[in-house]
Amino acid sequence: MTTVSALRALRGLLPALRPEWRGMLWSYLVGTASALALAALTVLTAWAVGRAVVEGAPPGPAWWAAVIGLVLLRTVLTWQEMDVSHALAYRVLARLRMALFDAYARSVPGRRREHSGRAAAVAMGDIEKLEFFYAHTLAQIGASLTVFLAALATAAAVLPQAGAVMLAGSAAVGASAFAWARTARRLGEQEQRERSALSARMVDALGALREVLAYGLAPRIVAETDAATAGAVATARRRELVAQLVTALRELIVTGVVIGVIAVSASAAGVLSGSGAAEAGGTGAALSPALLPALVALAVAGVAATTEAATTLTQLHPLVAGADRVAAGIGRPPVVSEPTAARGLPEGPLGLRFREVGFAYDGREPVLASWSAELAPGEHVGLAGPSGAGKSTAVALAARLWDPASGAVELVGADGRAAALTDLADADLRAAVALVDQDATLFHGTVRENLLRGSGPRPDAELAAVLERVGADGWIGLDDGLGESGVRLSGGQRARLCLARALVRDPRVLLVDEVTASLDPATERAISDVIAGFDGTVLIASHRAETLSRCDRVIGIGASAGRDPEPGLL
Ligand SMILES: Nc1ncnc2c1ncn2[C@@H]1O[C@H](COP(=O)(O)OP(=O)(O)OP(=O)(O)O)[C@@H](O)[C@H]1O
Repeated sequence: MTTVSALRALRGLLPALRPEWRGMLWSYLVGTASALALAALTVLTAWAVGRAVVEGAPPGPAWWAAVIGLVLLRTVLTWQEMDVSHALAYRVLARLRMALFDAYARSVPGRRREHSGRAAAVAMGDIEKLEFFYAHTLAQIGASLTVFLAALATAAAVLPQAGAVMLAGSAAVGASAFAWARTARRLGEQEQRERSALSARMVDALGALREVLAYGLAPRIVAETDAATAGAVATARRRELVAQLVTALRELIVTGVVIGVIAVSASAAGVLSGSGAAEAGGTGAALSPALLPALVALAVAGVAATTEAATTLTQLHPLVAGADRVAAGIGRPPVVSEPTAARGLPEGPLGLRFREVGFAYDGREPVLASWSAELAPGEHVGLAGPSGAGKSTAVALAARLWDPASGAVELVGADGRAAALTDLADADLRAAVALVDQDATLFHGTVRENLLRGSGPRPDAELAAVLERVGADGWIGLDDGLGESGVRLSGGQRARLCLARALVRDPRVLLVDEVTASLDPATERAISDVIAGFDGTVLIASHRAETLSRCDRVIGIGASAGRDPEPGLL
């Protein structure tokens, strides 16, 4: 059953939202109280009308007090409901985003840089729709079902036949949630696919804007986008049509329930047989005619609540694909996991040791087989080897982006005490070891925001000193914006800022991967100077002779492992 699978897919995300259960419960309670207040108002009004018409008795002060009280209560509850559900919506959105981001970052695609802006755009779109479900509809379905049960119990107590009609009508309304479910789901998935393709097309076009302009591709891209938009709109209209059909079917059922309740209550009150209330009272009729409008109002309130719940359930179908995608994203297994009982790190300078390390990217030939190397605390060591030898892999292992399949990577204190990276708390490891990657990315935002990423608050004077240390103070200031991924900067400028970002953290071990690879000799020299001046342990992977010549020692990896690097290699 597709509704069941829809609920299963959406239930799969609940663990990520567990911290929000109080908010969800509160939202359900406020929503239920508000819906019950409205149902009570409707029934009380209908009861007063029935009594006035049939018995000629106007409502008394208690009725007025109850009605005014309910109106005030309903006003406050409606406002509260909006407030609670909006606050919940923001938190749910943030939690799902965080869970997905975290899972991406910790899983294999994140380590391989395989996740694209496209996948992220689809996932974020999915999450926004799902947030609506958890924050605005889950509690509402619960509230509707509670109102239905309360109305059913009251109606059945007053007149069991009316309760039976309500129950049958609600069952039919509930069943309507399954009508055309498969079609709705298929159309929902198709619409999502078309919209994703559309946004991917836009992202691609904007990403390759220089090529688009240089090759005069703009008119073609606009025409293709137009056609794709028209396709997505047509699918959305078909999906909407199915939803409208189901709604019409439900309204038909509600009308049937109203007619049924009127029929059974009129018959019970003796109205159909022509005996009035006054006579009815004395002839043993099951129901006073004065109660008839109240009973019909009760039935309508109950069935309307089920209708609302069923409508919401119908709206779930197009969400299933998104829920499945997000659940699959959040459920990705992490590449490295934190130890249950973390070890502390030795104080002071730290060395780095690769102890018989073996590593292979999944299902591939081993990159490292029983490879050992050791950097003494404070030593600056170059890592050389031919392209593909595993230099970046070794650096990534030292940053614990991956774990070795065999052997260990350890941080070693000056007293010789060693701690394997796998035994350390992530925060301790990140505080001690900083990585400047081959194609390190700067974030959108100011220089200050970039420098402070990953470190606690630092005074501006300290940040300015680091900028000066990397030779960036002459051309950029802390308040300057970097643009998306630092696109406004040259390779050398970006390398300096990435290095500055690592230095601000005051690490004890600095890992540098090919950061000078594409720089001119003068900039390479300047960057190498900064690294040479770093007071701590350095492991720097590079092909460049100038960069390696500044190290205390150069070790080989791959074909050159165990030997001094050949001059030609450098
Ligand atoms: N994420 C990955 N998934 C699968 N294979 C990978 C991945 N990263 C690297 N490899 C493979 O592992 C081997 C070692 O790559 P690595 O990048 O560590 O070499 P390298 O010595 O740094 O090379 P270069 O000097 O060209 O940067 C190569 O064969 C490469 O194709």
